Amino acid sequence: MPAPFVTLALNPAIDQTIELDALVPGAVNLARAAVRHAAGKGINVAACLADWGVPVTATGLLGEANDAPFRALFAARGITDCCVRIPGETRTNIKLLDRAAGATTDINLPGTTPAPEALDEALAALHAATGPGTIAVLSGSLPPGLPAETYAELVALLAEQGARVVVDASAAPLSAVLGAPVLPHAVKPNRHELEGWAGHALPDRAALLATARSLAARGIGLVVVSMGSEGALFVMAGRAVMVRPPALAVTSSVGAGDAMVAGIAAGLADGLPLAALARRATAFSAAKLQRTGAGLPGRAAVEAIAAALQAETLD
Ligand SMILES: Nc1ncnc2c1ncn2[C@@H]1O[C@H](COP(=O)(O)OP(=O)(O)OP(=O)(O)O)[C@@H](O)[C@H]1O
Ligand SMILES: O=P(O)(O)OC[C@@]1(O)O[C@H](CO)[C@@H](O)[C@@H]1O
Repeated sequence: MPAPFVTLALNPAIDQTIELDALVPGAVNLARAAVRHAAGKGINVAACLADWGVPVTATGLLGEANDAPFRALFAARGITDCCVRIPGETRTNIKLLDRAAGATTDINLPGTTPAPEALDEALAALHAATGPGTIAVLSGSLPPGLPAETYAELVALLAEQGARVVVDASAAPLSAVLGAPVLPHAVKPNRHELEGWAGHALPDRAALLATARSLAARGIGLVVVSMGSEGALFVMAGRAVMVRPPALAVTSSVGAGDAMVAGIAAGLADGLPLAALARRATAFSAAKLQRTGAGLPGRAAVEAIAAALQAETLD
């Protein structure tokens, strides 16, 4: 039975967030606190969609030795768990939260190369959960050993099944997706990922917008360029808007982009016009900023944030 929303996490992570008064490289840093969360981009997107109140199926790969936090997350949020277990542990990524600087330093491990049979099983689960009308989200890095074309090939297969595919990738997998004959329905690079693809700096909004428009002109239905605290540009059907985030206290910016991807998926499913979709996606990310770990406060709180946002038309 196809799912309305399906996420793929081929390289998920347990995020260990370590809170410091101030990070001093090369010194002994005393931590204030540490928390661990089931995470990784695909898992974070699934958690946000579940908190929004839509049925979501999580697919991908999880190390069987430390899958307890993932099982707990899936059970707590009502996420359908179709992830394949592989021998060993899911990687742990370290997030150093520097309170003085208000910044996070990420130390991401490479992850585990899956056996070909496990990867086949995970992709079979993805295809089984997909059908006409499914929104399929492919996000995050690929584990070592997987070809850069993995997402590009999946986009074509999932589109053939009638899904609308949303991709949040970087570096070679993003370039492969953007250069493939079958393009995704939506992409959400951040400005650095877009610069990496373009091969040169995109120093201002005009340059980012021109590049986003060039991607949309190739046939990508929705191109979103996220710019951290500056907000995001949204380009769809020849039109463009920008939404700046609201002034809210930031607890952790880790996963803000994943929340935005979840908001994009939810907006596409509801057929929202550009400005409303952009406000919803930004509200998802703003709501996420107020908590550590994946997820949202709930639909009413997110809708209240969205209602207060402005979408600036850039046409
Ligand atoms: N410090 C911040 N203050 C306000 N809003 C923010 C901040 N960081 C992110 N956001 C919001 O979240 C959106 C996505 O953030 P960002 O561009 O950092 O995505 P990302 O690089 O994909 O993030 P990640 O990989 O950590 O999930 C932004 O467009 C903005 O609306
Ligand atoms: O290795 P990737 O997939 O690029 O990034 C992994 C990661 O940094 O992304 C999420 C935030 O977006 C975190 O939960 C996770 O640790």
